Amino acid sequence: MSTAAVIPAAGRGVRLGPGTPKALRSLGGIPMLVHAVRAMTRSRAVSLVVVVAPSDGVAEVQAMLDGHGLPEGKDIRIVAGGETRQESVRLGLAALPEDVDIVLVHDAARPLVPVEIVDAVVAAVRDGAPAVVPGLPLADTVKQIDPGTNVVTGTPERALLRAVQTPQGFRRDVLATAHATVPGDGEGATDDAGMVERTGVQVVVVPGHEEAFKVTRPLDLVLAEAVLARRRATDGF
Ligand SMILES: Nc1ccn([C@@H]2O[C@H](COP(=O)(O)OP(=O)(O)OP(=O)(O)O)[C@@H](O)[C@H]2O)c(=O)n1
Ligand SMILES: C[C@](O)(CO)[C@H](O)COP(=O)(O)O
Repeated sequence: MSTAAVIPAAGRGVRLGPGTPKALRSLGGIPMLVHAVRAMTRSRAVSLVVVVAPSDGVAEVQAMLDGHGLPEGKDIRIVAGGETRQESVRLGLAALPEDVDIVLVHDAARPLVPVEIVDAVVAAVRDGAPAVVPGLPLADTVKQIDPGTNVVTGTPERALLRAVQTPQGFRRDVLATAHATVPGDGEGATDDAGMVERTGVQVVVVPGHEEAFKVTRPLDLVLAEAVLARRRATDGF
């Protein structure tokens, strides 16, 4: 079985504030995308990484990855991304060679995911699950609202909720079918598993990790710098 990781990295990072596209911003002196690629290549299961770069930034991303000494023996390819995350993932999937049968989709914006999570997702797909997401229980209570009035319309039972992360892992045919058949750029799905759910395929959750958080807003960068500094002090990377 051959496993590839697709890393959508073509977003602007609007919520992080003005500046360089988010994936190219520095974390501990190294671009966030380089951390994300390394996180995937640390897994022995992953033989190919497809990076989906901003459409006007393919050459820049190529130069950046070339300049950061990525591991030998891993195939790393770059393709141009699209206007939405789902379009970027679709473009990444289109670049996969035929022999790939398990696909991970991992946000460049989750640079610090530990390799144990990557391996656990791959293992669950290899063991027969068609679609797997890492997830964590929530600390906050979540309210459903009427967006027009902000009136609360419900309180889902927190114990039944999970905040899901990436990498999300799929049998390749399952993910390809979802991207080929779910209309309207995913019908509002905010993750790949959400698209797969719309095709009627079962998605299972495995334990996620607090350090796999998504760098979305400025405070997330502060936390990411702190986690990285602690790792460098204790683990040497
Ligand atoms: N057209 C897009 C939009 C998003 N992404 C990627 O999808 C991942 C998750 O998206 P998010 O964290 O929302 O990143 P941005 O879209 O860059 O952030 P924002 O919504 O704040 O602009 C990121 O790695 C981002 O680069 C992508 O490849 N192509
Ligand atoms: C895929 C994801 O990271 C799962 O939590 C999330 O849905 C991405 O959302 P974003 O708005 O594109 O950051």
